[in-house]
Amino acid sequence: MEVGFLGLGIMGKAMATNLLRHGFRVTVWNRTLAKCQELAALGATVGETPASVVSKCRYTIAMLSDPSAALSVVFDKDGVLEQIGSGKGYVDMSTVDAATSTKISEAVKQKGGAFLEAPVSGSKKPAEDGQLVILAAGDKSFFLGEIGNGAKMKLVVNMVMGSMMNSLSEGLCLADKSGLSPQTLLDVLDLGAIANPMFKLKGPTMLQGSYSPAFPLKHQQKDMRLALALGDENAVAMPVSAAANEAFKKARSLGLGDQDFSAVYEVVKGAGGSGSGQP
Ligand SMILES: NC(=O)C1=CN([C@@H]2O[C@H](COP(=O)(O)OP(=O)(O)OC[C@H]3O[C@@H](n4cnc5c(N)ncnc54)[C@H](OP(=O)(O)O)[C@@H]3O)[C@@H](O)[C@H]2O)C=CC1
Ligand SMILES: O=CC(=O)O
Repeated sequence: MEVGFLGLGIMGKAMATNLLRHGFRVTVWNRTLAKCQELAALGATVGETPASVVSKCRYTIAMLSDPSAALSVVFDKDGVLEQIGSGKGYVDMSTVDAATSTKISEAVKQKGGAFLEAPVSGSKKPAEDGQLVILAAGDKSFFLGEIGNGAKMKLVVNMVMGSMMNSLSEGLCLADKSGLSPQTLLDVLDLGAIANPMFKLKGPTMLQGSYSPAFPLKHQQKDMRLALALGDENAVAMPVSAAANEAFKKARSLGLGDQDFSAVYEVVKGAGGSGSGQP
């Protein structure tokens, strides 16, 4: 079966590679077309536009940075909507808000196509290993119900994750400044009730000041922003998340947006980086 894949960033590249590895024929498209070459070398066909990919494939998957990218790939000229229709499915796995997902779903369905929102929990390594947790909702889905619920669940999860990352950063600083070994803190955390894969994976690299991006900080801040907007809509007070969002915003302003989201540790340490801070 021919599967289309739109968006070959950190996640999309790993996911499309896995499809190829598992015997699917894959047609890829990326806004920066040069990024398709690596997938072409693995056997993918390159489509010139999102529309041309959809015209060729029964199912097309998208993994794009944020709501504006997800909308642009569907609604702009040469976009998904020009070719989607009966017998074709579109699966958007980007992390967006429920309104974006609903808008795309309605447009796809109006043209006779099927739509699934399917944001993922995991990161670069789980994507490479085929171990992502998929939060699916939409046509023929029995998981989260109506369109929008997948997006909302993903935002709630990432809101918790962003707050935890700030809390870990503060803990590492506090340990250090109060004469304790931050590495020992990581070891102690890993033995107790709040042990978790994220602390275990990111803690040691944070102590090395190494922030090679698995999940870019600009995307974590986008998710905090969208989760806080969901909190506004539902009158849910989220002071911890709001404070965490401020730290991610500060990190972006210091040019850390393209680093891994664990680089928020630099802000908590009071060090910071340099650069434009543009997403
Ligand atoms: N990295 C992670 O750990 C995880 C990320 N996510 C979510 O997955 C999504 C992708 O993340 P990730 O792969 O890390 O991000 P990257 O920044 O590595 O990739 C973003 C992709 O979106 C494309 N893009 C951006 N703007 C536009 C636009 N206006 N039109 C068309 N394409 C556009 C980029 O194209 P170009 O190459 O041309 O810039 C690129 O292919 C995000 O929503 C993120 O929140 C979810 C779980 C984990
Ligand atoms: O969205 C990010 C993740 O790690 O999950």
